[in-house]
Order: sequence, then structure tokens, then C-alpha cells
Amino acid sequence: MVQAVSVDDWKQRVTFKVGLLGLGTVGTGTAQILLDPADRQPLLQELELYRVGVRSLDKPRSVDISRDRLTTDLESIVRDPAVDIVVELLGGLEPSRSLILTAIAHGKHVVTANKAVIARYGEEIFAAAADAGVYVLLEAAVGGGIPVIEPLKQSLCANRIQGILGIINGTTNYILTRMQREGGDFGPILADAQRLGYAEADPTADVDGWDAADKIAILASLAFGGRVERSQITCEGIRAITASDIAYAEGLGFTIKLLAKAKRQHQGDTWRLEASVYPTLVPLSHPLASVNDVYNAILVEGDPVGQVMFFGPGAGAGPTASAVVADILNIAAVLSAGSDRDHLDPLLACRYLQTVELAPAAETAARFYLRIVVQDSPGVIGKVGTIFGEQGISLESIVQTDVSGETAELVVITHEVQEGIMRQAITQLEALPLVQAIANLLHVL
Ligand SMILES: NC(=O)C1=CN([C@@H]2O[C@H](COP(=O)(O)OP(=O)(O)OC[C@H]3O[C@@H](n4cnc5c(N)ncnc54)[C@H](OP(=O)(O)O)[C@@H]3O)[C@@H](O)[C@H]2O)C=CC1
Ligand SMILES: N[C@@H](CC=O)C(=O)O
Ligand code: NA
Repeated sequence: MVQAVSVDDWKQRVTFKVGLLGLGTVGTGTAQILLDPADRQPLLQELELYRVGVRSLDKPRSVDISRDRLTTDLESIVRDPAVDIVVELLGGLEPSRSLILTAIAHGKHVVTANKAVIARYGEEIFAAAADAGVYVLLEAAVGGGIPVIEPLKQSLCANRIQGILGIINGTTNYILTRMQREGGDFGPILADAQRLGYAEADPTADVDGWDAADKIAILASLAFGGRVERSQITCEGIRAITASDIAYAEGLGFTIKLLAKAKRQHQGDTWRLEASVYPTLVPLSHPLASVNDVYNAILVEGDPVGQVMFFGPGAGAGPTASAVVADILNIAAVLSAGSDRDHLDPLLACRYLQTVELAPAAETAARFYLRIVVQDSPGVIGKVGTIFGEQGISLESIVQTDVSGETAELVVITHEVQEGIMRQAITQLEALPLVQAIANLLHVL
């Protein structure tokens, strides 16, 4: 039944004014939802897309926004007394960080999708927000449209989180999936990911694993209750993955995925955190093996809940805007209920109360895949095997393949070993005259 609302009632309704910074892939998706509220959450009708900040006023836009709402003066938006909620969708570190801080200082609530800024300056931003009595929400910053930040903060908050493991970069998952399916080349597939709006303006952050490292830093900070120093997260991207690695992995029953991990490493009564991003061989039977294309998935293990898996589209205009607008609505809902700036909802607000200690990469254990180019001479497997034996590294399998002329490739899968010991073994292998090259070293789940 449609309820009639009197003009007086309607006038008394509060409208929340949104100042949007950025009208690119995600900004456009966000504006489209804000301008088309029918059949969505009714609170959307109480949001006004009040001003929009861009770099170029003359660029053609695929969303219908009157010219007088657009400005290149972003400072004027974050200082505008009429704006209630600033939505930062610019990307990059500056001017995003400064604009967010200025917005907070002017009493605005903030929604951002900017994982690069939050991973580096989250502590400063959340502290400023707590002092100003405003919320900073960031659901779109990790996993695009997948609800994972708010579930970690709210629905899973009773748990002691033990670990997080996930595919949290859509661009690299799209590239690896297509390389696996088509045996295609990296360059044109990356260009497709850019065209589809998945990749960052500079795709280096995606391809070299930095974007996934930003995201795991954010998830780990929320899950483990403190600042996780982004620069201490070991991070390796997908540039070195070749069609040969993909084919060998498949033959051995694995697929290759860029996995981000944050896991408690218990040490007696205390613990520290293992946090990393590595291209990893994932057994085909594992739930993350079938997460393909731009999809992301995040496995959270908590005590007592056990394993929970979040799955969905990890990038792109619509999915990411879905998360941005949900954050805007969360803030509007709090404001509608009559917010009290002295008492923020502790489950909706973020605050880091400590710094989480990270384990050095050399002191973390993993299984490894190693591809070694060797001279095809008698006894080569024995000599390589001896080096592993001397380091106490036990091997799960060693296969000699691709014999061409005088050269062969050895593909080795180890049992679990400390990364530091594995690196020592590699140094010794490189010194063997019959070893021509260590073609690749990858983690195995
Ligand atoms: N794309 C995706 O799938 C996802 C993106 N994100 C994050 O969302 C944010 C936005 O990404 P995306 O929409 O892809 O980025 P785009 O590059 O598509 O859009 C950026 C927008 O910001 C504007 N802009 C950038 N710098 C300035 C500046 N200095 N002054 C004024 N305007 C500026 C641009 O203006 P103009 O249009 O005039 O050039 C453009 O409208 C980033 O933080 C990104 O990491 C998060 C999840 C998924
Ligand atoms: N470039 C990012 C966009 C979403 O965060 C990705 O590919 O995942
Ligand atoms: Na999300």
C-alpha cells in the first residue's frame, strides 16, 4: 500500500546532503544509485547529491548531473557547511588524505573506497574522526561489492579471529583466470581489465600486489584490533607467473591465485601476525580455487564461529557503488535516529587501540613450488635432492619435465618449511654448476 505523505510532513523530512569527490568509475556508479532511488531502501530518498568534485568540468559524463553541481574546487565541498556526508572516490594518496582530514575537521561524516589511504593513514584518520565525533566508513575499500568490512566490525565481533585468507584483487584474478583459460598474454588481458573499470588508474598497484596488501592491512587491522603496519606486509605480485607455471600447476592439481593472508602465529601465551600477499598454488579442491574472473572471496576463521566465506564481485562500478551507498545509508540512518557526536556507535566507528606485531617473512612457514632449469645430466635430481636434504626440507614431489636438448626443468613441491630456510636452499642451488636458473618460486596452500 502506498502511504500518502502531506506536503508539511515532506518538508519536515531531513535531507542529508552528500558531497561527492570523484565522478570516475565508482563515482559514476554511486551517482547513478543516488539519482535513482525507486524500489531501493526508502532512506535513499532523503539523500541529495548536493555537489560533485572532479578534475575536468568538460569531460563527457554518463550520468545526468547539472553543470552547476560540478566543481573542480574540492576544498570548497569538504568545507561547505551544508554538506553532511563527504564521499571520497578520487583514489591516490593526495589530495585524498588531506581532503578526508579537512572534511572530518569540519564535522562531516566520511565514506571512502580508498584502500591506499586507509591502509597508510587509517590510524590518523580514525583518531581524528573519533575526536570530531564523526564516522568514517569504508565498505567499498575491500572486496568491492562484497560486504566484509561491516560484517567483520559487527556480525563477527564476538569472535577471536584466527586468520583471514582471500582473493582480494579483482584485476589480478581476472588476468590469472584468463591466462589459465586461454593461455593468453598478460598485456592485452590487463588492457581488458582496465577497460572494464577493474584496474586502478595506475595498474602497477594491482599487478604488483600492493592493492591486495593495502586491503589485507585493513582487514587485519579490523580483525586483530590494532594498526597493522602496511610497509611490513610481505608482498609479491603476478608479473613472474608464466604460462609454464600455470600448466605445471594444473598438471599437479593446482591453480594459481594471488592470495592475501593474515594469520595469528601463536608463541606460548602471546602471538604475532603473519601477513602477506603471494601468488600461490591452490589445490583445485579448495573453495578459493573456483573463484574466477573479477570475483573475490575472503575466508575468515573465528573462534567460536569457525570458517565463514564471503564471495562476490570484487571490483567494477556497480558492485563498488553498492558498498559506497550502503555506507552512506548507514550514516544517514544514524543521523535520522538523532546522532550524538559525543557517543559514536563503537561497532560502526573504527579505532586502533594498539599496534599488531608482525612476524618477519623468514620466520613464517609454507609449502613451496620451485621450477629449476638444469643441465640434463645424470644424477641431477640426486644433487638437487641432497641440498634440500641438508637443509632438512622434505619434498612432496619432484618431477623432471620439458627436456629440450641439454636442458631440463625440475618442478619441486616441498612440505612445509620456514621461508628463511627455503631461501638458504635456493642460494645453494644457484651455486650448483648444473643449475642454470631458478625460474620461479611460489607458495603452495
Ligand atoms: N574501480 C573499482 O572497481 C574500484 C575502485 N575502488 C577505489 O575507488 C576509488 C575511485 O576509483 P575509480 O572510480 O576506479 O577511479 P577513476 O580514476 O575512474 O575516477 C577518479 C575520479 O576522481 C577525479 N579526480 C581524481 N583526482 C582528482 C583531483 N586531484 N582533483 C579533482 N578530481 C580528481 C577524476 O576526475 P575526472 O573525472 O574529471 O578525471 C575522476 O572523476 C579509488 O580509491 C579506488 O581504489 C575501490 C574498489 C573498486
Ligand atoms: N583495482 C582493484 C579495484 C577494487 O578494489 C581490484 O582490481 O580489485
Ligand atoms: Na566490500
